[in-house]
Amino acid sequence: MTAQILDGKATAAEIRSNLKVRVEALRDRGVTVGLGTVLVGDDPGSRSYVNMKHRDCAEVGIESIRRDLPATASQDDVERAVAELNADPACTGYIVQLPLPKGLDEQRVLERIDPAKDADGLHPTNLGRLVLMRPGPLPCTPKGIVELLRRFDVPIKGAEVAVVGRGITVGRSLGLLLTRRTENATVTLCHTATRDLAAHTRAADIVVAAAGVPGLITADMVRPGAAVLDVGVSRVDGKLAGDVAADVAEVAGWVAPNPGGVGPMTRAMLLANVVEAAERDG
Ligand SMILES: Nc1nc2c(c(=O)[nH]1)N[C@@H](CN(C=O)c1ccc(C(=O)N[C@@H](CCC(=O)O)C(=O)O)cc1)CN2
Repeated sequence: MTAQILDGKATAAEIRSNLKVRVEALRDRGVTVGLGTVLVGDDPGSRSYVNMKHRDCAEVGIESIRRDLPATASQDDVERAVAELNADPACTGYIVQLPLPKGLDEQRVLERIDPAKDADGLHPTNLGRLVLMRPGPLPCTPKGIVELLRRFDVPIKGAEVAVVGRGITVGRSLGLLLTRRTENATVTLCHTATRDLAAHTRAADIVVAAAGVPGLITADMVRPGAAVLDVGVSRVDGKLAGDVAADVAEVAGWVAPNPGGVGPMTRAMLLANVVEAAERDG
């Protein structure tokens, strides 16, 4: 068996072309959509993700607002940039690129974001809405994963899902999203203290690997026909490496590769969150 590829790159391109039409319609109504980013430091990965987010904005007709701060920026400097974007009427929504450099209190920064401008859905108010199954902006990677599964007709309702990794941007939020009544999956959230990871992944219809451990999920850990989504990002000898070993594609029914799977969907969902905010408030 060779897995069907969950092509996030092509799917994200389709989503962007649809968003472009919605941005034009907003402009016709006199509403300009603007996405802000706060980038702190010189991590090449973070810089490249932020650059890609602004390139996507240009393609879709969303205005870009950048606040790039040096690695020496203090907590006050970062919170000041956040306060400026909260107050900027040209900014419909914005994100603080994570992780922040060591020494900065990430949670305190996220709490300073105006929840109405929180394009990442990571403010405690918006995470609370997710917990309560109330409407609100959703974290971009989990939202992108669900969208990708839906568009490729991977059954979600009633599915057993093993999510590997409990970080807030992916694993924990995805567990909350997939267990809403609109998705109705059963989720096992696996983490570094999980006793028998393979037992959980083998029992799953969908495996989402977001641990950041290169090659963690091997073919023998996957039930034949399951969907496997690689969200892990590590660097091995300067090259990007995912959490899923190459031979998984011989066993799985669907594979979201890395790169080319969930990453582009994360970016597309960020644009979608900003456009939805403009449509709601504009
Ligand atoms: N504020 C946030 N910070 C981070 C998030 C997030 O959702 N919000 N997620 C990740 C990084 N991330 C978004 O910022 C992200 C990851 C991957 C991609 C992407 O398009 N990847 C491409 C490959 C790119 C490459 O070649 O380097 C792919 O997978 O094909 C975009 C965004 C952590 N931080």
